[in-house]
Amino acid sequence: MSSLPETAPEDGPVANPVAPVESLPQKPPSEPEKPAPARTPRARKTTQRTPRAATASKTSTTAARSGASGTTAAAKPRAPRAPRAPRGKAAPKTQAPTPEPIPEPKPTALGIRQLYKRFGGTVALDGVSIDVPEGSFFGLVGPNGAGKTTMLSIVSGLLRPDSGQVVVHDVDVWKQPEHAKRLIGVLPDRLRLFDRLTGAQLLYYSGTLRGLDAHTVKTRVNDLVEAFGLEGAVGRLVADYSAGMTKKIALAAALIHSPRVLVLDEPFESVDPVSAANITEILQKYVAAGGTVVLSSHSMDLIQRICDRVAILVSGVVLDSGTADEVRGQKTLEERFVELAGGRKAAEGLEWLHSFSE
Ligand SMILES: Nc1ncnc2c1ncn2[C@@H]1O[C@H](COP(=O)(O)OP(=O)(O)OP(=O)(O)O)[C@@H](O)[C@H]1O
Repeated sequence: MSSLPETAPEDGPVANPVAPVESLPQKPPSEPEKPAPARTPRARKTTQRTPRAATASKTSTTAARSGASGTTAAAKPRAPRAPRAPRGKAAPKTQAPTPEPIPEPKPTALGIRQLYKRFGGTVALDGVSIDVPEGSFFGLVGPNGAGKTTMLSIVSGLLRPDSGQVVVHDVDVWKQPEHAKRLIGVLPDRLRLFDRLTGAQLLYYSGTLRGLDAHTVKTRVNDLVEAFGLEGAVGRLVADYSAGMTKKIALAAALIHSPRVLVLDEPFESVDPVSAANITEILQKYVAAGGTVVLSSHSMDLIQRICDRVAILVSGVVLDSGTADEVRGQKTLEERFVELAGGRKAAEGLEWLHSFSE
């Protein structure tokens, strides 16, 4: 049994290595100014002329120092000098702070542009646009009926939109469906599995359907069965699996061709906590290796814990999206969700429920 890796602590503010500059003591204006001590005049520079502005400033500085030639400089008494620091060990040189390297923007793994979908009189998606960068762990949340399954079904090529575009790593899902489907692994919400197959047969079928050779499929089936803890179940018909086991075999089938993007509709629904932790770890490693996960869930805690980007979908419209921290601000994701989803309703009008029938 493996457990979730601990979340890395957030970076604290970077300490400024530059020491504060102390202000120099100012001479009171009433104090008479002392003439500057005589200094040996510097040798006149005979090198080529610098442009005018630079020459002017250099000349006045040189003249002021030497007290020679320049009339203005010669007429004016020297400005008082700041007292020198006592000689001795030189103060350690402070280094200018190294600017933080600006990370290159990651390419878009999944681009959803202006998706519209209606079912009869019901508008399920009303112009949804989302960009998911490569290597993201992206969480889609929304109340029941918000359009999450509709959106994920369109993204994975299972449902045709009325209008709009879905691009997976520059491949249009609806113009190049075969190519797009090689790039995507899908866990649909309403599982449509060939449940008259055993778990092992289902995985083998999924792998060969995706073009893997028999040897690769067999190796991967063994790995997935072990990773999902399905050793005792792979010989049985999928139709006889529990809800959680069905979820796990379907997720394993979605992974078998090592897709670049995983689209998972409620992957943790019905899954026990230990299996959920195992699945989370598998997905986190997949993302760390450069894969992209897009999942929907009603568990705000889980989304807040594992997703680095989030979108809140309400009534077919994206009300907020961005990094998880941007979306939730100072609140928890659940508080932000409740705020955007219209708040909670007081449990009124069900008094009859407390009367209990005989
Ligand atoms: N095949 C369909 N025929 C008719 N209406 C549909 C169909 N599929 C979805 N809808 C409607 O579209 C809207 C969005 O449904 P969808 O299943 O996408 O919501 P959801 O956010 O996934 O909800 P949940 O969280 O309850 O799973 C709902 O009003 C739903 O009734």
